[in-house]
Amino acid sequence: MSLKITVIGTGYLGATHAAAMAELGFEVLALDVVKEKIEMLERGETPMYEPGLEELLRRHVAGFEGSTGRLRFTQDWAEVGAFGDVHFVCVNTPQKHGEYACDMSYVESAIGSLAAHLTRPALVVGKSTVPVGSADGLARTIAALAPAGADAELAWNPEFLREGFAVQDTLHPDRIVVGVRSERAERLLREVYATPLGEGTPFVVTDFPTAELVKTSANSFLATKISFINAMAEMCEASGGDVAKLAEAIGYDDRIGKKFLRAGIGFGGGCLPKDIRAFMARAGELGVDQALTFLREIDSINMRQRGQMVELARQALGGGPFLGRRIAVLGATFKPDSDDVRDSPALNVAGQIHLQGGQVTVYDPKGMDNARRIFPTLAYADSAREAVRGADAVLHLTEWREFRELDPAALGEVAAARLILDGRNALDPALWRAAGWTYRAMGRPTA
Ligand SMILES: NC(=O)C1=CN([C@@H]2O[C@H](COP(=O)(O)OP(=O)(O)OC[C@H]3O[C@@H](n4cnc5c(N)ncnc54)[C@H](O)[C@@H]3O)[C@@H](O)[C@H]2O)C=CC1
Ligand SMILES: O=C(O)[C@H]1O[C@H](OP(=O)(O)OP(=O)(O)OC[C@H]2O[C@@H](n3ccc(=O)[nH]c3=O)[C@H](O)[C@@H]2O)[C@H](O)[C@@H](O)[C@@H]1O
Repeated sequence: MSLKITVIGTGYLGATHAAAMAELGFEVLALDVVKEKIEMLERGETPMYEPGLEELLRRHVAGFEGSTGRLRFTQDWAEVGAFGDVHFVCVNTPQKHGEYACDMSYVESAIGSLAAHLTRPALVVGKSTVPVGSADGLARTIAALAPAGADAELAWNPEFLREGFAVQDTLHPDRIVVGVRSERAERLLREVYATPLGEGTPFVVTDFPTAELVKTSANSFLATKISFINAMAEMCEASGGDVAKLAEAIGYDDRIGKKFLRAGIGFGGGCLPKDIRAFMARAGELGVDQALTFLREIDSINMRQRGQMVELARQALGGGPFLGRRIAVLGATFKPDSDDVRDSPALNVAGQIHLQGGQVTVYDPKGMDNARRIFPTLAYADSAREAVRGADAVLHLTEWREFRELDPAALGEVAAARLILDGRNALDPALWRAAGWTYRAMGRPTA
């Protein structure tokens, strides 16, 4: 008989994981504490924008033509406990307010609620990103609370999906990492991740702390690559070099690789920034803070990029205050193909200029609702063209395809001045310059 799966927390990670598990053929029951999310998902609507997720959902939620009906939703912990053989915990682990450390309260609450309802043999699988050492404590919570006793146990299975590619990354991961304490846990996870998902995919079996560390070290490495190239951008800026050419040239070395070397306003989102900070905080708690002091520099280079974009805009506008200047901002989300504005560098830059008196108008293909919620005082336009109308400068801050495909000549007709600042090094400078625009980007020569 096929395993029955539950997913706790239906955000970016959990909703995708639940739909993907149904796609693999499992019966899936997903729970969230937010009623509106559950109601949306039951209607086949995703609470967030993620390419391909709605289609996947509707293939498996009952009520849609040809759907398998394998994916259901609930808010009832007892139903979850009675249903699942394997429970994936996908709740949020944000940065604590006013601290670097990770806020574990959502994971602790979810695992506490779940454990109390584990009335039959079950494997609880943590997928949230947590500080090393967390799984050990959570295993003790399960042992203390689960009515099933020793038949309920914990495993840790970190997730590496990228927003914007969540469905693809979940169905075709480049590796699966599991931290386990028993052969049974390993066997169950091998069964979950058997073909087609697991075919040819490296399956790394390890202990709890290594599994937890794999996740935070992977994100730290990615953050380091981005801050490295942004430091090189500053060197290029100071010396007249071109960071895009530099990235291409060093990237031909396989040991370095071309990916994650796009200089610009830096990394944001609900993961990289908070994960490197939580990692530093944990190092401190373990008494080895010096091991990760380099991450402080990675973080500070990253945060500096946002301010440098603001200064680039100021200089390009002739220096002095932004007061009375009209600025169009293209992009609000932390990356393209997502509606996620958590710690978005684009909104941060827009907000800084707004707070310095600039008249900022923002347009984003999918992030407008979320942006309005967290930054209600900015002005918003319904299209790139409307945002650019009458602007003294255009800031390209999230590299949506829609922006790469803009016609610079047509846009030039509505702008007050043809000044484009590319905060993502993603537009074609030659194209914009040919249409009469002054093109500026971080770490690239002026002409
Ligand atoms: N978003 C991403 O691309 C990835 C996220 N992660 C990690 O996955 C975890 C979740 O991240 P997201 O999905 O982005 O967060 P999210 O905030 O989008 O989703 C978390 C969900 O958990 C729910 N929740 C909170 N407490 C709960 C509880 N006690 N019981 C049941 N549900 C509860 C929330 O209502 C929310 O819907 C985090 O640890 C994150 O670091 C890992 C890889 C990728
Ligand atoms: O732990 C997580 O949640 C996830 O965090 C990141 O995924 P994600 O946050 O979706 O986005 P990325 O594609 O990593 O981009 C992060 C930020 O870095 C920026 N970035 C990326 C690449 C680059 O070359 N330059 C650059 O500035 C992006 O614009 C974005 O703001 C990791 O890539 C995932 O593997 C991981 O699972």
